[in-house]
Amino acid sequence: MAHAWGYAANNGPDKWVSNFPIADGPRQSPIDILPGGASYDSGLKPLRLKYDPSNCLEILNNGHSFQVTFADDSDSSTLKEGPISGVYRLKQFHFHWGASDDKGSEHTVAGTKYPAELHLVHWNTKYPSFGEAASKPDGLAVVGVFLKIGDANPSLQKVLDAFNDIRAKGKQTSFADFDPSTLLPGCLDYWTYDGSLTTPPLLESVTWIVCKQPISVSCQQMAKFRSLLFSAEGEPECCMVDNYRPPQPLKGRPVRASFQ
Ligand SMILES: NS(=O)(=O)c1ccc2c(c1)[C@H]1CCC[C@H]1[C@@H](c1ccc(O)cc1Cl)N2
Ligand SMILES: [Zn+2]
Repeated sequence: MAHAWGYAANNGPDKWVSNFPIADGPRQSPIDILPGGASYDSGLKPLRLKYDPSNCLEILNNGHSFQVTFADDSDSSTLKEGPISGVYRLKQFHFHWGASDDKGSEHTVAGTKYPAELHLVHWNTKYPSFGEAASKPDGLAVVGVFLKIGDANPSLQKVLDAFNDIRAKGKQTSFADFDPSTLLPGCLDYWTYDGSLTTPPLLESVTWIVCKQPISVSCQQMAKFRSLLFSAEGEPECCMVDNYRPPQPLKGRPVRASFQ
């Protein structure tokens, strides 16, 4: 593919396999979660999330989404227990969303699409760095949280208020003292399965942990997501919307539930 990957007709999810053959691999993400097909596992522990707001560094428009990046040189912002063993450090969080409220999430639940999905990306500290971990089958753990249209979300608004400085691809600005646990739902029941990054390089290194309970987002807040651009300054403006990969074949993988 002469041009970089994206979400347009000429470089979107259906075209990724030409440069990233793993797109047709055995453990690709996202998936359509069928609650009736998930098996309750009483051995699954509650998620143990500890985040330090002082680790929050900056917010960046990377041309595919926007991400909030965290200092990951210590164990002060971590994910433990749940379906994983060991200590995983928070690296960044980002979102995927649609051009309208009827689509946007990557995972779906019995075919239901949410308007957006939050991904909190953690890497296994048994490896020396995120980059090393990203290529290992147990290297990453991503917590996914659905966004559902409802009341305005005050915690999310703090993130959206930074958007004026990162409207175009490549723009970044400092973003300090943000506690990502304020973006988590009250109930941390989850589904878990072995999967991959949902964007190129589509590495099959992710333990997915998808929360059953969504968080709220208002229509006006969704409109703010859609004010970002895929394009860089000086390029023809292209709104950042529909930056989601559709569900991929389960290929026999078990999906476990932490709840009955
Ligand atoms: N949707 S997702 O949660 O499955 C997800 C999670 C983490 C990452 C990705 C997608 C992609 C997004 C752009 C880069 C790539 C990856 C990465 C970043 C920097 C690197 O040096 C290497 C890699 Cl692999 N980070
Ligand atoms: Zn993601």
